[in-house]
Amino acid sequence: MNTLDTVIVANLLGNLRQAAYDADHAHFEQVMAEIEASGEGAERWAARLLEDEKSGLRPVYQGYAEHFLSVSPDYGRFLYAMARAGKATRIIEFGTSMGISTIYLAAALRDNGGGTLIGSEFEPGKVARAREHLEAAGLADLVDIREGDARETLADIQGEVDLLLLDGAFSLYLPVLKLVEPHLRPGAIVLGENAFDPEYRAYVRDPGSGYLSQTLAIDAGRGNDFTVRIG
Ligand SMILES: C[S@@+](CC[C@H](N)C(=O)[O-])C[C@H]1O[C@@H](n2cnc3c(N)ncnc32)[C@H](O)[C@@H]1O
Repeated sequence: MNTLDTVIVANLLGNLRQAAYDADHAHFEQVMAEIEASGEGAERWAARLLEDEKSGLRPVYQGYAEHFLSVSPDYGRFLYAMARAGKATRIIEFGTSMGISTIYLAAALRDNGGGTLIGSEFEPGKVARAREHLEAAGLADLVDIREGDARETLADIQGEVDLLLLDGAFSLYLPVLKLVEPHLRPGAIVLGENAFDPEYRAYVRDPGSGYLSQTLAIDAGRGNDFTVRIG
């Protein structure tokens, strides 16, 4: 059984992809042009975004209120496969946006026999749209999208966590990981999409940290990280 390949979910994801392209492509082209013109590379661009976030997180993301900023189809299918491989029934998502990554992960929960995904998003308009999309996918019963700052909304998650997706503000990957860490079961998977923060990367790569971590080749250059809890 693969819920991703049902007509309803496949068509919805196709429509959302198009909507994401329409909303985001001009912005992404501008970012790519800036990176190329500066000659600094994506790492330097990410370092600047990290600095911007530190001087005012909300304004940065309010500026993206109409943008999807979603995972690629390849990465989405990877999310689905990871959640299936880990037989996940409890998933946490930092950064839900319009719910595209959420659909991939909730589809895996459905095919694993059920479970719960707790999502987090601080833009109210995005929360409403993500809920609509999960409803349209027939997956809303598996998802609890919490509106507000993840540092507060994910403070109460109870129980074990099988998979954590970090895809929110770049500068908060480490604080959010530390919030969820006590709940990660041995073998839990932590995926950092755009894990550019050197402090986060140093933490999960420290041999004494209780994690094994490496860079992923999917969407190379986007700072994608795979980490597994071993301690
Ligand atoms: C890259 S997008 C997420 C994309 C989504 N995972 C997908 O693939 O469809 C990041 C989102 O995180 C949200 N965000 C950033 N920092 C947050 C925080 N501290 N708490 C809740 N949401 C946050 C932003 O508003 C933005 O919508």
